[in-house]
Amino acid sequence: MPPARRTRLGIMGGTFDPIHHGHLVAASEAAAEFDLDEVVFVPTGQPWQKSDREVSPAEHRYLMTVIATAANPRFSVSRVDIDRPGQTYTADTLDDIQELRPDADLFFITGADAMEQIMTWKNVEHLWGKAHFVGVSRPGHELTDFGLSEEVSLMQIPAMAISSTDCRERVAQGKPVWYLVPDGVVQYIGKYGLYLDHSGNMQRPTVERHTTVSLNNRPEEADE
Ligand SMILES: Nc1ncnc2c1ncn2[C@@H]1O[C@H](COP(=O)(O)OP(=O)(O)OP(=O)(O)O)[C@@H](O)[C@H]1O
Ligand SMILES: O=C(O)c1ccc[n+]([C@@H]2O[C@H](COP(=O)([O-])O)[C@@H](O)[C@H]2O)c1
Repeated sequence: MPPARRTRLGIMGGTFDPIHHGHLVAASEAAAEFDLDEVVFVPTGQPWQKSDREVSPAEHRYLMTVIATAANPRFSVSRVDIDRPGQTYTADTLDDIQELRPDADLFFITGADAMEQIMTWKNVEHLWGKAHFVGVSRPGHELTDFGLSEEVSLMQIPAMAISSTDCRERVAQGKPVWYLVPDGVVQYIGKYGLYLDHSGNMQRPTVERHTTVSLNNRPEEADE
């Protein structure tokens, strides 16, 4: 019998405050280009390079990510970064996911702005052996692989001029975010009154730690 093909697992890391269609298109395009079986979205716990600003509570960001990805059988959401204490480093993300999924080859998907910063990430020299990095285009940012063509692939995707910062500012100003973020995320933002005061403070019912969706809920029946 020929050896079983290893799973090709995409990882879309992000703060997702809130998740928007730029994130979803990036994951979808990378999945198609690299023949990925699944893409796991991994909301950050404490994004240390965003420590100069207020970030919404992890449970809100996690639940919005679950809502946004729920309809796609190949997308799932992992809690590894939000459940790990301390600042979030991709080296730890990749170690945790590889431990959960030893059957998988990992592809870490990142937009051009994050790619521009990657040399400042913790233990960057050890990242290359843990996953293949896929840098996707993003309006307003130059796409570079720093000459690491073995470890990093670059790809053009449809230009989505959307950012979480802009979505938060639009909500704070009373402008719509319909069609910038998935419908369920618009409704979630409204339900909990997110972004109204720019602080991410919850102004409506609080949300408790939610554990029903995890990396272990694999989309094994996807596209049968
Ligand atoms: N419109 C987009 N096109 C391509 N990649 C994107 C886009 N928006 C975000 N990304 C990528 O998705 C990942 C997570 O991004 P993040 O959650 O920080 O969103 P953001 O829109 O950049 O947020 P913020 O405006 O709050 O900094 C990063 O790798 C980022 O480069
Ligand atoms: O490992 C690091 O030092 C590091 C520094 C900045 C960002 N990252 C990761 O890059 C992804 C996008 O981050 P962000 O801050 O743009 O939402 C997310 O998975 C982060 O954990 C990782």
